[in-house]
Amino acid sequence: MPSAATVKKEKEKKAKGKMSKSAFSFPECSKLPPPVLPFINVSFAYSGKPEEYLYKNLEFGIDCDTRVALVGPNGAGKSTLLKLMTGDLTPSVGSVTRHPHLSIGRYHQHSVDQLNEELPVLEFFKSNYPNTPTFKREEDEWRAYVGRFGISGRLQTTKIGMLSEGQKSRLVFAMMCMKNNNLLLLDEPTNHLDIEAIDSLADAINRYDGGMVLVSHDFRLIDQVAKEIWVCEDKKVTMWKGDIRAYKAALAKKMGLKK
Ligand SMILES: Nc1ncnc2c1ncn2[C@@H]1O[C@H](COP(=O)(O)OP(=O)(O)OP(=O)(O)O)[C@@H](O)[C@H]1O
Repeated sequence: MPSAATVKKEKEKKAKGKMSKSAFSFPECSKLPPPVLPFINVSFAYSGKPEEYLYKNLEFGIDCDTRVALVGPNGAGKSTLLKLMTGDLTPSVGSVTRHPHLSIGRYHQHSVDQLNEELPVLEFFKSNYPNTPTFKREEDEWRAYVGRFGISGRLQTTKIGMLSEGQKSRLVFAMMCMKNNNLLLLDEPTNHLDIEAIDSLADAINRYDGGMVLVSHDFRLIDQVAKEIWVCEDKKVTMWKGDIRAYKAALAKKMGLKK
């Protein structure tokens, strides 16, 4: 039984609409055998012109064991690489193929546009997922479900348009977790999240059994979830040999901040 102090703490958290660690999970997914998302001799320019290639001759594969953080200078093409993975962009040369059973869960800065700002939170989920087979999705179940993402109490009956950007981000994660995705592509997922929500996200990623590609400037999150660091720079994607802290130190050295 939880102690009185724990119950009090949980109540306080609930009132603030915070997520606690291990609050939510990405649902189980089937592990697809490789190749899941191979890049074969991929070159890409938005204009299609070889002299403007953002990437040249990329060869790598993403699969259900991938836990990668993409780093690199601003404008190097990290978001572009994610769009090539999803098929939003097609290579100028070469191919990116997706396993026929691949289901991708995406988070990016425009993900909140899927939310209907006019609807209160619970109404939005009930209308968006009317026939979810896993459970009946009665009112109480929806309340408990969105509560796990730190949207509790009165927030649940508040119109989505009235919520903060951080609260909307949490709803996007609640939507992502409605699907059994085998790969997560996360583009700056922490921009509007507080530290507790970031830790909760890190914990959920670490318990998830699919693949993940993360673009983030949040080195703390990268440190928690990435097994590999890939550097996007000079039209290439190369694997960094150390951890994210070593990368950060190398960057600082390059910028003359550290000897
Ligand atoms: N739709 C587009 N049409 C033309 N050029 C684009 C388009 N989208 C992005 N770019 C350009 O492509 C380059 C790579 O952009 P991208 O957003 O992929 O970089 P990034 O590494 O994710 O940057 P950041 O770290 O600043 O978010 C940039 O020079 C950007 O201006």
